[in-house]
Amino acid sequence: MLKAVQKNATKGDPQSVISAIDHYCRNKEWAMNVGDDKGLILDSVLTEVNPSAALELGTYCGYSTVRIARLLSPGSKLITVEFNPAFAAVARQIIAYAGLQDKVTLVEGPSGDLIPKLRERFGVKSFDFVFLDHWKDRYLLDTKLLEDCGLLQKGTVLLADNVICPGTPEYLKYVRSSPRYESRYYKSNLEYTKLEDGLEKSVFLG
Ligand SMILES: O=C(NC/C=C/[C@H]1O[C@@H](n2ccc(=O)cc2)[C@H](O)[C@@H]1O)c1cc([N+](=O)[O-])cc(O)c1O
Ligand SMILES: [Mg+2]
Repeated sequence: MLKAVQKNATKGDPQSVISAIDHYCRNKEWAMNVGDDKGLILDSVLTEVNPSAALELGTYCGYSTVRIARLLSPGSKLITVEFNPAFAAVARQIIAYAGLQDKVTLVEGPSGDLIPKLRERFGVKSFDFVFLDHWKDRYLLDTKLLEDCGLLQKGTVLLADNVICPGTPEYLKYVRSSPRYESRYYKSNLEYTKLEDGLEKSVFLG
């Protein structure tokens, strides 16, 4: 994937990095990026929220990191959490190739350990936007952790990938039944396939 970016994308041009990855994953080797179909929904929710402090759980190779960071207003920041050092190393290079390294802080480690440290380490008061795309059995745990750490504020938008495929049933049940969230489903398809998948957008009501 990284080679495809270096070969086919233009340095400093995030859109060309996104297109190079999508082309590679559609034609050469599938990979678990949010992809271009769900990516358009991510773009529109992001543009609507226009966050100054954004969090991504699950960097993987940095595809959605680039999609998010390219739409941030000047001075806004994205913190992205990655557990696997090999993925983090690739993501750093892809983020840098897109020229977005100044907007992105990639933190390596398990989300459960890092979330409670984000305030003291990065001076984050709270997040306006959270993109959940890491281990599906961590979505609910980490959402509750973000609540408990006071990192969500009234109006914070959580956007969760893969709520249908592979699926995050407990998370969905929670955000759809809790009085603290206003939740809605954006139907789409699993990246680079015709299978159904979708994004769940949940607004924290405080
Ligand atoms: O399993 C999926 N995603 C798991 C992602 C996990 C990523 O999150 C990181 N992480 C970061 C911090 C942690 O604490 C834990 C993991 C892991 O190191 C990995 O980089 C998935 C699967 C399919 N699929 O079709 O099968 C489609 C998708 O869109 C998916 O997202
Ligand atoms: Mg995903």
